[in-house]
Amino acid sequence: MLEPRIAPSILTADFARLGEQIREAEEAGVDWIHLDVMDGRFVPNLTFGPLVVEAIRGVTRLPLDVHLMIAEPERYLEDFARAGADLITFHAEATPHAHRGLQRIKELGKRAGLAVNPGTPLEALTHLLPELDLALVMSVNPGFGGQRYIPATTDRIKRLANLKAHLNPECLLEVDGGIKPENAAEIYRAGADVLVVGSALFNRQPLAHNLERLKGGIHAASSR
Ligand SMILES: O=C(CO)[C@H](O)[C@H](O)COP(=O)(O)O
Repeated sequence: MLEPRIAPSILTADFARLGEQIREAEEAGVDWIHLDVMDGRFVPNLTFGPLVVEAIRGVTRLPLDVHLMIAEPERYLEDFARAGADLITFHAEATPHAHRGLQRIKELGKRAGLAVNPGTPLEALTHLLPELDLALVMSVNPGFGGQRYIPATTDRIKRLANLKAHLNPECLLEVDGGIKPENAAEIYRAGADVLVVGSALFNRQPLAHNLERLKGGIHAASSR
């Protein structure tokens, strides 16, 4: 049976022992590490920049999935590429030059992603599907971990999965926000290829136990 890739978001990790937490995730068998970069302008929160991405690059071989929640993302693409990102995703709402940004990421030798917020029509990215390695559908309003999944997202995932099957089947559909063992199967069956999971993986329980629960939730439902 096909399985979604699991990309833990470090937003709710213990930053005082970040390297240890990332190694724990790698040993538990996650697929990617998802890095939430926030600038206090595009979203009402601040996290970290290329220096921290570079430090994380030094502790894991897993693909680094860098999610830029920043204004004017095109100014920083080179910095994140140099820091060791494998995939770089920015928001369609954050720039009038999305196509140029995607081309630049590819020139830098990285996989290119475009994200949309819950309130943004999918059309903000569907015309660019042929250019994308990854399409990210936010299932919470970006800025904070630990929020509730917005139910209308499931229909958006289905519509986007259908479109990408025709326009660019290689493009991965990633969903980010509020994913738990209880709703992971619904989101996967709607068409998600990559699940970004923060607080359901990085919490007080051991990550391996949380990952097992998440996968249990997916397997309990019938395959897609
Ligand atoms: O991008 C994000 C918020 O902007 C986080 O990646 C996302 O919210 C994951 O955390 P959780 O699983 O706790 O919702």
